[in-house]
Amino acid sequence: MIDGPVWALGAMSGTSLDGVDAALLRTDGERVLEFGRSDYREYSGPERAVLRAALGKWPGADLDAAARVVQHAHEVLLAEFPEAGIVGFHGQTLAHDPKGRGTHQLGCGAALARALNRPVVWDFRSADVRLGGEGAPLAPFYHFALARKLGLKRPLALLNLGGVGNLTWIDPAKSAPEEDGALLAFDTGPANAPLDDLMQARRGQRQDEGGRLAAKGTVAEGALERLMAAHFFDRMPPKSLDRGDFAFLSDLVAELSDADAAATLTAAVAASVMRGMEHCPVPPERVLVTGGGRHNPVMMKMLAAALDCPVAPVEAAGLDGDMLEAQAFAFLAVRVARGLPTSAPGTTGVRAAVGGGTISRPE
Ligand SMILES: Nc1ncnc2c1ncn2[C@@H]1O[C@H](COP(=O)(O)OP(=O)(O)OP(=O)(O)O)[C@@H](O)[C@H]1O
Ligand SMILES: CC(=O)N[C@H]1[C@@H]2OC[C@@H](O2)[C@@H](O)[C@@H]1O[C@H](C)C(=O)O
Repeated sequence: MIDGPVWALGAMSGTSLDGVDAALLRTDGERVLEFGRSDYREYSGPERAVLRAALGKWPGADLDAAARVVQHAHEVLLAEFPEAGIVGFHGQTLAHDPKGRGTHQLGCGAALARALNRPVVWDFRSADVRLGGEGAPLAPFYHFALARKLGLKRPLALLNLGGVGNLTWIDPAKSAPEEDGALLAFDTGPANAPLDDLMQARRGQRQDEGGRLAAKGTVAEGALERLMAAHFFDRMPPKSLDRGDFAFLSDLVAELSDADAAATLTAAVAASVMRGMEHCPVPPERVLVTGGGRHNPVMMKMLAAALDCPVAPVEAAGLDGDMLEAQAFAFLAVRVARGLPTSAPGTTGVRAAVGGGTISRPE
């Protein structure tokens, strides 16, 4: 179906429930050839409330309203990109339990293919889970291609601070992402989701803008220690998380002032990443940070203090940290169309490298 470079369009609706990112990428599924334009459609307050209410639900539940929100937001946004030859549609993760009920991304690729009149690749995670993998994170194969594009030679780490945190350790000296030792990836722990939930519950705000509330608070070391005692941090990677897995954090900070609670939840992000770094095969030369957390200077400062290698936003390497995940699903769509793997034992713990994703054509 695809035998050379194409303009692929990737779309991501992340665990923060802030909106949908869409980005064009010219790629053959192995190399990143050119970055294209991108756009973002924010969910309105009522749309976000519908999605929040659907979190944790599995197929079979009444998800009609949430499905309409996801489908409509994608149709409107992606219609702006008629030049896309193929679309990678992640959908909205509602629930993730890879060792139990599976993984659930809301959104119908077949309907989107008809609406956009072009092929859509979707349901990226199920095949990996069926083969014993975590089904996440999936961006690491793209991270590998980025490291190669940047001409990097020594191991580095890419850290995504979205609702949940995930880290990819990359050895760009390897020749392919599925090669043994090329990648090690895993979710690090909570990132912005508990902090967003706190801001919503206590202040009616979506996020701790610029880390301003956390900057006024003091980290409650006792609460932080109790969090870091969670079994998750001792598990060997690959490992992944559901957005709700760290919901108990709200109880841990319940007695704290708003500012101290925000400071503690922000420190929890840095502490989780620090623990995760212990799993890297060799220390990375630097950590490049993508995702919304890099816009929070308090979080970035705590991270830099916690890690003993340089930490910088991915923009330091000429990348776009707001669109990197959307680009990843453009890249993965082309890999699926070419029959190439999208995950490997080092990235999801899957038994063998596997290509996930279903292709739906418009007809
Ligand atoms: N200016 C800012 N100040 C503070 N925090 C910010 C700022 N901008 C973004 N964030 C945080 O980043 C979050 C969004 O990050 P991002 O878009 O990477 O998440 P996502 O893609 O939805 O999540 P995931 O990667 O887990 O799927 C917001 O919910 C907020 O917590
Ligand atoms: C199940 C699921 O949607 N997981 C997301 C989530 O958000 C961040 C982290 O947890 C990561 O594991 C993953 O997303 C990114 C895009 C990934 O698959 O690489």
